[in-house]
Amino acid sequence: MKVKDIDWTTWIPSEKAVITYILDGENVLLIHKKTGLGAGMVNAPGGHIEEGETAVEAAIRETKEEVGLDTENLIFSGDLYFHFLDGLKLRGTVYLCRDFKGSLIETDEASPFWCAIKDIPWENMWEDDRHWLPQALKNERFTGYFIFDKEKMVDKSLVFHASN
Ligand SMILES: CNc1ncnc2c1ncn2[C@@H]1O[C@H](COP(=O)(O)OP(=O)(O)OP(=O)(O)O)[C@@H](O)[C@H]1O
Repeated sequence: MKVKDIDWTTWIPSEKAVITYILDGENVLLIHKKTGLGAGMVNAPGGHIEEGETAVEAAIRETKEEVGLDTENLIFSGDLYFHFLDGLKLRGTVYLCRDFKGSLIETDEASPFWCAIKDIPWENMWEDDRHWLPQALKNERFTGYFIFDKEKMVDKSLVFHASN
């Protein structure tokens, strides 16, 4: 199956998630994810949007729960649409944040670490990340559509949008 085989205008996500990349100079906060989808991989703080919550509220809550930091002034970065062949339809909203307080903690869900942007461990991350995260960290906005067969990306389509 290819991205173009899906009518994305009528595609409705079965799950909605958020993911936040916290930046401090040339470093980005990543996590070793311990539970849920992508356990064992490197990702960033994030998770499901709960009933009655906005995406930004979910992003702030998940970052606090997973790594103990308080985030403010989240910047919308892009939308990810993941169609898994087993039926999961996941929409991810990506944020950047340069405004945070508190101390990093390890939790049951995540082990956080600061990583130089130039040293991001792509081989331990979801396969789509290398196709949009470098641009996202340079403030390019994007929309990405992906087909996954379990953890294997089988097709992708990405659009980058001019930002200011
Ligand atoms: C398929 N390729 C993928 N590439 C890049 N990132 C991916 C991803 N698939 C999921 N993600 C992100 O990982 C976070 C947790 O996903 P999610 O399903 O919500 O799992 P998690 O178990 O953490 O949720 P809860 O904390 O239980 O709410 C979430 O931000 C989501 O956008």
